[in-house]
Amino acid sequence: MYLLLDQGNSRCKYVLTPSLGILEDSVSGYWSNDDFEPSTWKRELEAFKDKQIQRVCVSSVASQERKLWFEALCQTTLNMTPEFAESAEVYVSQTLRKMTNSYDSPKALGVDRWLAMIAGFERSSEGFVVMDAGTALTTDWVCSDGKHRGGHIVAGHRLLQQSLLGETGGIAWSAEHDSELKGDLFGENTSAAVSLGAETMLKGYCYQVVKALSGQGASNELRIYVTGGDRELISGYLQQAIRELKLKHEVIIQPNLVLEGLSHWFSMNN
Ligand SMILES: Nc1ncnc2c1ncn2[C@@H]1O[C@H](COP(=O)(O)OP(=O)(O)O)[C@@H](O)[C@H]1O
Ligand SMILES: CC(C)(COP(=O)(O)O)[C@@H](O)C(=O)NCCC(=O)O
Ligand SMILES: [K+]
Repeated sequence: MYLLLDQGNSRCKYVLTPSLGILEDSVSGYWSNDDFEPSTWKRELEAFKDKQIQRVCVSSVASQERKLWFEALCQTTLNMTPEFAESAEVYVSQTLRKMTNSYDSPKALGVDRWLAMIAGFERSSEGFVVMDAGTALTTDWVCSDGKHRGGHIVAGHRLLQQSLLGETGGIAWSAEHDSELKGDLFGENTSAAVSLGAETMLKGYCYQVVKALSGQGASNELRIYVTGGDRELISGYLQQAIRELKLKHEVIIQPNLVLEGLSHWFSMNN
């Protein structure tokens, strides 16, 4: 069995798969990484002990220090050395098409973004966009010739709200008065003002992305792959924008694009 791990800032997602490449017959799950808790990681890894793991393949956006910690944990619990994927200049697909990274320093592109793009590239022979609605909301555009045209990194739904609660004293204090969200379009208490504000920002962001892509000569029938914990929310905003702008883009929701890309990456790069 191959154990594939997507270590994000909020959660660690995994799949157990008998083979690399297209994920079939795989078992998936996740654990929380909100307040990094070493004992949780130890317990979760120990649960894979009897699964006959032959390789541990990892996408991690954590610090180098945390990666070394994980490597040591993997060695003590599973007696395995994990293999970390890295963003590269080029990815050659299963059908030998090439996708190129737009960054001058290719490794600086978040590996989760690179892997989600790989999943999109393997799924589509046309140009496409990938949005990963996790802790951060990232958007990446890849043209039909396989060229990555760059992307965005914005705060995700929960981070937008947490940053306000964390960075101001007044908002956190006022929010303590709220037992429920009150308001529809505009908040009638602090919690609702922050939450509806975050939703409006993301809705506006989605609208602008869809609009900007049309102005940039991208096809009017682009596939937009959406993954990450807030994929349903973001997909709804994208679909609304597509309707309002009378475009024909197709929104495709996929729960595990990063893990899918990870599976392709290790299949093509040993
Ligand atoms: N049970 C949950 N735990 C954590 N985040 C959740 C949960 N359900 C939905 N979310 C949303 O999903 C986002 C995290 O998505 P995820 O793809 O796991 O992120 P990351 O890859 O950054 O760890 C959070 O910012 C939050 O808005
Ligand atoms: C933008 C990210 C923090 C997203 O992380 P996530 O929301 O998946 O936890 C990650 O892709 C990252 O650390 N990127 C490095 C910077 C870059 O991609 O340019
Ligand atoms: K993300």
